[in-house]
Amino acid sequence: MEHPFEKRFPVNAKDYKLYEEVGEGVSATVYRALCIPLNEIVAIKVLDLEKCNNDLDGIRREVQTMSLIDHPNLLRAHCSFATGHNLWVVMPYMAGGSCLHIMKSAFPEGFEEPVIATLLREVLKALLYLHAHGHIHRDVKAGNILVDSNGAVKLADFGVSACMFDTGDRQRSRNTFVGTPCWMAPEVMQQLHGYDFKADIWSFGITALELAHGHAPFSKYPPMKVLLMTLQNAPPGLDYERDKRFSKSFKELVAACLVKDPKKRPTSEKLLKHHFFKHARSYDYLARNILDGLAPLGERFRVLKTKEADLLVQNKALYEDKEQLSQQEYIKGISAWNFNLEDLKSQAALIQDDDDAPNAEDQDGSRKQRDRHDVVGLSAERISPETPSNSIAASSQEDGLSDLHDLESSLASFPIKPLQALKGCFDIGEAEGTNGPNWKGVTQLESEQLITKSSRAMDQDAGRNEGENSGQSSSSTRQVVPEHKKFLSGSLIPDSAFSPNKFTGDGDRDFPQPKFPSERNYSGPLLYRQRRETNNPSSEDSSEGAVVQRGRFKVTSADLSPKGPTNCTFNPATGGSTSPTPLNLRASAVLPSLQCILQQNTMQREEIIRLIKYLEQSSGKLGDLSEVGTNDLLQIPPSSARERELQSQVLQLQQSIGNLVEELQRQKMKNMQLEKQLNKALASNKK
Ligand SMILES: Nc1ncnc2c1ncn2[C@@H]1O[C@H](COP(=O)(O)OP(=O)(O)OP(=O)(O)O)[C@@H](O)[C@H]1O
Repeated sequence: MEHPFEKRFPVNAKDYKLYEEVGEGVSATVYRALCIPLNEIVAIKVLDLEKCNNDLDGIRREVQTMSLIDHPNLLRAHCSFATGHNLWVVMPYMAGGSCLHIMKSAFPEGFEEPVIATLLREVLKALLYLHAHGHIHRDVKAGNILVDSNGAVKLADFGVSACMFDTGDRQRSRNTFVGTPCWMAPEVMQQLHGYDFKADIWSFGITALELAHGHAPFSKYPPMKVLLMTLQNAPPGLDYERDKRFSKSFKELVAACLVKDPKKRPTSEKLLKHHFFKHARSYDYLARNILDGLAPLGERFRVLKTKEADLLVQNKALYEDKEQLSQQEYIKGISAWNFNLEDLKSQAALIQDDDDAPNAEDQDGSRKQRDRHDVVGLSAERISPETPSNSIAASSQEDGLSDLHDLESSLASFPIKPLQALKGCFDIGEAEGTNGPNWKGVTQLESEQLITKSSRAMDQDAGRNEGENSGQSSSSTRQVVPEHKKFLSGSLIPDSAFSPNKFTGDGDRDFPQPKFPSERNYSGPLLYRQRRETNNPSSEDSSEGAVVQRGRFKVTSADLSPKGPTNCTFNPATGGSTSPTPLNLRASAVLPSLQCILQQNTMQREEIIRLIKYLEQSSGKLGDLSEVGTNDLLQIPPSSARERELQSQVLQLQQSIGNLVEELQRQKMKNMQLEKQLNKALASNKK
């Protein structure tokens, strides 16, 4: 085991000689380098602090965690220091590079099972250590599994790791939606009850699939769609035809990790005892099987970069869109999504017109929906075994959405309008000068058309073929385009860029091809819609008496508690209202849409916070507002100066409690390390 204080790495840039680039992430570039005084090859991760000004907290956390950990399967920083506007993190050089890079270079279809077992066992040991010490890694993926030239495996990148001893609230507010959607556990996406170390077990399961296939499930889709698919579909797994080559124990391991209910997922300790790991071999085996014959890391990285640049040029020619898309980012090996709302909206525009054939995971998911009952969103009893799975999934989803429509008309007094909010999922306001959408004025027909359109956005399981799409239902959808276009986040991509060719096959790396041309870019400022809604209370508002705007949701003044309004007769048991209108609705049909609303709301909230921060920065001062925490600006404005003062005190107290908890954790780790050192010293004294 390495010892933290064996060598003293200098903390001065002039003591290092940077060689070639060996990796690139969202926030950093990684170089091979020489530590001159120690004559040792190291890796240096260079972070541009100016570019990361939003996430200094995250960087601080990463460096802190990296320097405190002490486990052979975790990449520990030798030291770190600031130089100019960069932060340099000096770490052991892992000459094999990441598993993602190895797969991209030599194993595009994934690794063999003994290799996977060996890699995963080492990752699991790292997770066991982290979890036992109160850390959630939160970014477990092949790109963060590094291999040394001798086959040693280390889990890297603590950029998003969090301390489990933080209170749930701090974790949520500070780190909303960090991580990568493909690997992200459903509970992390939902953000309903927080999450714990079991989120890593989900990511671990997804990583297992990534190592088995060469890419993560749903990796061809943009983030918004990945979110929806993860929440709505049955968990991905290894029970598809192409996975015949894998053992039953591997399939069981993956299935155990990819259970939607985190409580039902095993701990890392339990997983480590899984019989699948009987297939694991030695480091040496890894080195021989996955590293032999590979070019040096720098060279591989350069080749990959050139390929990616070519691909980017090709895609640019196709799409002419700099914002595009998750897949390009994935190809570039960059995958830490920041869930920028505008990105998501432009991607949602693409999803709407996505007619792609179902891929393996989709079909798989549909099939499993019959088998499993833990599917979030679609109830298993809806699905008849006789019907082909694709159409089942499609009709289920559409039923769900029309049920949603029923729900809205039935819940006249329900303050959160699911249908309206769902429309809002694809609404980003409009450019200056255009007539704004008026929800009051949306006719029944338009609503249905919108829903039809939205359902297409969400029917990733449907995989309806070209013929079906060109039929009746498709033409009705087409009619809708000019009507509802103004509510949509129109694609930024020019019409001419869309290939009429339908993309086919299992090529998960293909982009969904939008089918309908988009005439203009409707990406408008989010604020516009927010302002409009606030200034022009809709008819529902007046019918509900005093209504307070809370973010996008309206809450009656009768009860402003987070639990919900008391004058709303929403019945959670039936998922509907106890209003006189009978409600034909299963909660499971509405759940996906409500989850979508919830996500959108959260993301919009994030966007508003960002905008407020930006405004605060650009104006330099915001008088009274600056006293109040940014988060609070989204709540009901405090009625008095005293109230504001108290709120600000509460925030300060929360902040210092958080800092104390962090400090305590740091001290705990230090104590443990000192204890270890002491024990070692005692042991060597005895000898
Ligand atoms: N110690 C190392 N030795 C060799 N290669 C490394 C090392 N650290 C990182 N890399 C390579 O650099 C890539 C990017 O590094 P890293 O993941 O730390 O950056 P990042 O900005 O945090 O990335 P992301 O957030 O996208 O995961 C890795 O995927 C890996 O291929």
